[in-house]
Amino acid sequence: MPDNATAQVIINIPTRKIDKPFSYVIPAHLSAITIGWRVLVPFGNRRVEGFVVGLEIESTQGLKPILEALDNYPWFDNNMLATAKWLSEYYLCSLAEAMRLFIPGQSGIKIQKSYQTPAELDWEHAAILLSKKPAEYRTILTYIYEHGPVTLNNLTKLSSQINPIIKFFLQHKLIITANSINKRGQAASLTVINLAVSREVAADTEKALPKNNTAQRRLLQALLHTQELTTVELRRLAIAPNTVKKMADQGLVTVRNVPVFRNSYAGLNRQAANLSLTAEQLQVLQELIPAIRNERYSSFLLHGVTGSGKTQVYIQAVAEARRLNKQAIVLVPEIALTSQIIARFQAAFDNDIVVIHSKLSVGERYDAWRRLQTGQAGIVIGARSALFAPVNQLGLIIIDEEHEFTYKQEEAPRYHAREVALARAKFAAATVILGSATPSIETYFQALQGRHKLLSMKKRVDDAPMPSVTVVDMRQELAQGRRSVISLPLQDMLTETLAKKEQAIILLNRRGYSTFVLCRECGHVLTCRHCDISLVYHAPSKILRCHYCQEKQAVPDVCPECGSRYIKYFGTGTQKVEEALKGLFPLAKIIRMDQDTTSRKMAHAKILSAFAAGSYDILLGTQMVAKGHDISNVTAVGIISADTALNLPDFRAAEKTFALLTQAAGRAGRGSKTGRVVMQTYNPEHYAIIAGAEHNYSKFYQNEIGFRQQLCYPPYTSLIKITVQSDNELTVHRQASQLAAELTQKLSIADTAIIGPFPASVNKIKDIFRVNILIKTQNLAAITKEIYSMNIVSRNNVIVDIDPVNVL
Ligand SMILES: Nc1ncnc2c1ncn2[C@@H]1O[C@H](COP(=O)(O)OP(=O)(O)OP(=O)(O)O)[C@@H](O)[C@H]1O
Ligand SMILES: [Zn+2]
Ligand SMILES: [Zn+2]
Repeated sequence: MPDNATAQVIINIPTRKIDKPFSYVIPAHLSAITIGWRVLVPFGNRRVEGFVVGLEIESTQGLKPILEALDNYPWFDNNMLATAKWLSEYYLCSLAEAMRLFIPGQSGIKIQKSYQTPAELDWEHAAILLSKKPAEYRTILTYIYEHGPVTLNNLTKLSSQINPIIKFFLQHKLIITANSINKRGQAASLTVINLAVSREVAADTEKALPKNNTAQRRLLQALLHTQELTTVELRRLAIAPNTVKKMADQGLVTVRNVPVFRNSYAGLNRQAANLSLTAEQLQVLQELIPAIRNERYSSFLLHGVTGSGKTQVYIQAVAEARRLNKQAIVLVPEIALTSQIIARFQAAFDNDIVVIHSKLSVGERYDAWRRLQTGQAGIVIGARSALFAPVNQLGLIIIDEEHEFTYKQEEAPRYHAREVALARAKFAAATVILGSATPSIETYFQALQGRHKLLSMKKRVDDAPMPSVTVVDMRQELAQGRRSVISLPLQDMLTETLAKKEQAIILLNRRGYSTFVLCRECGHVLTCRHCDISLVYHAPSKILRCHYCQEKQAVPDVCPECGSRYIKYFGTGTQKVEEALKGLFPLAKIIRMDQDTTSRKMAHAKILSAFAAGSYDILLGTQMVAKGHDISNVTAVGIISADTALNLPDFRAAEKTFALLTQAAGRAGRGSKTGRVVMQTYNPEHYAIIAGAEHNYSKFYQNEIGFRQQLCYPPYTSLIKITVQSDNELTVHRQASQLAAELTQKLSIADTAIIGPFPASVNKIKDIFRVNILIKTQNLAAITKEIYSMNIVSRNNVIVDIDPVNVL
């Protein structure tokens, strides 16, 4: 057999086991196929989607042909392919898992169960069987014969009692099941009908029609009145598709499918965009613009205090990329909380933007990505998944609030958007801007080392002062006999704010609540005798436990430090705070934003815009009230429990606390009026609280980086978290110990430590027990290579998480 063109195809099945490409013959009619195409191939006895990653001329002996191309252009360009490959190697996932991130809905096809009549159907026999059944049976069988294969979904529309009918047909072999393959995320299209003949011919034909042919007459008359008809109008005129088909066959009309693009964000409000830039904004742009023009890889950390006008810098940078005909990806932490930034971009760029969010249907997502791919749009804005948009002219990636942990995907593949963005930008020779008022310790460290160029904006727009912060020691509040969750200084501030008709935001920092036990009298937190880390409260067993050494302890009745009875303090919910606020301020209009009130679509945006419009006086909520909003009448921010997260057994506890306090405080006084903040805490002397109250990032950084160095935590080392899972508690511990021993033996690489196994902080989820092993290393590349060769990743009960953000 002669050599022929073949394609190397990665099969889109999210397994960790098949990780090599398979060769398929490229049939003559699909000779256009090149690297990057999505195709349909036979695999075992199935037909599946695949991605072409290589081409060769080789012997085609024993090879099967590609069945179909799923598009008529390559989906992946070179930098997308290189990024997928990098991602699979860095995060130890299969290439298929990495590549499917770039496909709307993870796969371009959907296999549906459907029904058809068998080729050898005996109609006479069928007629006898059906004679005893209602007429409906015959109609439906005929329908399946004419339209098959049809899905159950389609048939449900024909009868309300479809299930027994299908069962009967199957039983008597009148129909068989078949799998039909649907291409997903096709551009939505509209059928448009035009005359194919001159108006005179059409008019003559209409007159010559037999009297009873009213449907054809209606169609011709309608077309003589207007240029074209769509499916919607046909339905209104009660003209069946069959009628149209007959007339098309006679050459009287043409039928075309025209794609329509769906845009579910079209209704959002616009805001004016033309501002003259501040001195600091100009300075920063003088660095960014040459880099963007340069069309070489470069990365920046834009460290700008809250309210310094970072969004405007992003907009100008994107505008520059667009002037150069380059495309831009803009990542935001959570789309629901960022309608303001989207509105600002839309005001500046209008239809040049597509917005990606999790509520988009696969079809809408496909349209959005097609608009980018075809160059109809130049900017994509969205949460981390927007990073995988098919922009072929990538010039700029912006990550707003780069410190946010939502940029880490907590399911396979467990990538961090910041790292992937840097990799993709390198492959595409593009510029990256990481922006934040509270950069992550890792990023700031890298910037100081020169891996990113550090740009700072130290002042708010219009020189507005940073808000003044009062730290309230809640132990003293209790000593003075006040047991309310609202301290006196907070109450006073709210009274004054409401009197001036200004607005307040109250943040209840719930992270870490109910996990540790705190004495309300002296602030003492119960810690492990051996490990100096807070004991974790396990609600079901009502027991305290150390996550590092397994020590168990009952909750004491009195504080071991001061003897107080106020020891069992597991935190407060937003509802309780709301009641307290209502008691103090019965006339104030309060709106609560938390998990309970925001489960509906766009509920966040609705609550925020109602608050921004002044319909409420106080916005109360969890973390989500602290982020990104820019509301000029907000002059007061209260933080109910500034320090709860400090007690989590997580080396990033201080970083998370500092970022939250700074971001929350940053919501106050962004307009012309000065802002004030009250922070309630049991730890007023902690450096995260002190630096947070002073808006002093570098003070916090200096403290924190020293601690990281001392304990060998990132950025001085890299972490790998290996989780072993089992539904059996004994098995999981045994397997984890075995794995830890195996790792200790194999990973004899310098500067690497293996910690654990220890039970995960939520050690049982849905009846699956989880035990963690943590690897600390200064040699990540070598260690991942070793782990890969040990075949740990392909074990079903093991999860490997590179650079985990959650180490608990
Ligand atoms: N050059 C300018 N002139 C006037 N107003 C500006 C200018 N630049 C930005 N602003 C306004 O200043 C406010 C704060 O800007 P922006 O929201 O971009 O801040 P930010 O740096 O992103 O803050 P945060 O980190 O808190 O989200 C906004 O209302 C914005 O419209
Ligand atoms: Zn311990
Ligand atoms: Zn105490």
